[in-house]
Amino acid sequence: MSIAVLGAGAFGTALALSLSREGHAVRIWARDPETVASINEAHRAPRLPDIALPDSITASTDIDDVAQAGTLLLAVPMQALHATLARVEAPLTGQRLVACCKGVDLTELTGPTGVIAHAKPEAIPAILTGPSFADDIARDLPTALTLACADDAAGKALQHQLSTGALRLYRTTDTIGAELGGALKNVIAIACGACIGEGLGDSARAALMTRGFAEMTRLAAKLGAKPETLAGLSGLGDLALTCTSELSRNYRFGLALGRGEVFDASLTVEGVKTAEAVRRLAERLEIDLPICAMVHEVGARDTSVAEAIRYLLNRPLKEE
Ligand SMILES: NC(=O)C1=CN([C@@H]2O[C@H](COP(=O)(O)OP(=O)(O)OC[C@H]3O[C@@H](n4cnc5c(N)ncnc54)[C@H](O)[C@@H]3O)[C@@H](O)[C@H]2O)C=CC1
Ligand SMILES: O=C(CO)COP(=O)(O)O
Repeated sequence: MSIAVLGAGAFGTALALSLSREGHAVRIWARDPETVASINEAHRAPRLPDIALPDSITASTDIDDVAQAGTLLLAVPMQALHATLARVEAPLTGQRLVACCKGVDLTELTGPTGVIAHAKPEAIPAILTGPSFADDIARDLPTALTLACADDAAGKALQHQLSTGALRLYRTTDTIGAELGGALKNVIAIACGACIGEGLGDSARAALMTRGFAEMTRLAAKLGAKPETLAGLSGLGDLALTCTSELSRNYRFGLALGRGEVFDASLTVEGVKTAEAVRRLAERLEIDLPICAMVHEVGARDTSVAEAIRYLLNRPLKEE
């Protein structure tokens, strides 16, 4: 079954590169002709400029043409997923749509598989998520990710199709758990970056990671996820990576908040809008997610990092 990627950013290109090493010819859809020309003529993607692409990776601005592939990797930012799927006019009956984005949609208040199911009910939704920097995948470094698909037969087929010599996929049918882990870890990573940027130390970061993980599990359980999914690669695994590495844009965005520095607005920082969506979701479900709420306020510049920490420290004492 053929593979195509919608979105020519760092992650989509890195996945295309990884799959091309296994002999797949991969087509990429990009919305702008400059990116398409760069991939087809210079064999470089603008978001991964240091890495040469093989001839087997080609690009097009014609989304209906690219979207004919049996497996479509959706690697646009989360808030662009719905609009991207809406651009595809042809029905995608039985095609496997694998979300590669991390977040919660601000309009629908669902993760990517919910957006896919809503926009293209005739397709099979899945998600590929977990600890991996695009640059590591592009350099063929060892990586393990979660492939979640409610249809286990389709999930097994995807697991085999998308695993490579360096990229090992574990499978689950718990799409809600997998997508919420990936979405929420970005919010907690912003909190951790802000904590380190403000000079509050590694002990405070460990507290935020642990209590943040409790918030991730609380929300996911409320929405029907399995706790063990949150403890896997897509939750705890990605939380550990993103909260401790300066390669993470979410973590670096938090660092900039803590240091009072300006952050490059052209970079994709999924945790900001996801914090807002998660806050609305928490209000609707009547659950308490104080770290996520503070990240929303600090990200919207409504509260300073120092005020947010004071608020978190002064909440009523409780059982762990
Ligand atoms: N970069 C990484 O290391 C990883 C990224 N991801 C996820 O992959 C998703 C994409 O991230 P990156 O590839 O890193 O982003 P990026 O910033 O490198 O690229 C985003 C791409 O999407 C395109 N785009 C932006 N808005 C669009 C819109 N409205 N319609 C259509 N296309 C649009 C941009 O032109 C660009 O080609 C995010 O959800 C991210 O969390 C997941 C794992 C690793
Ligand atoms: O999701 C990622 C690592 O798993 C990439 O993190 P950032 O989006 O914060 O760069």
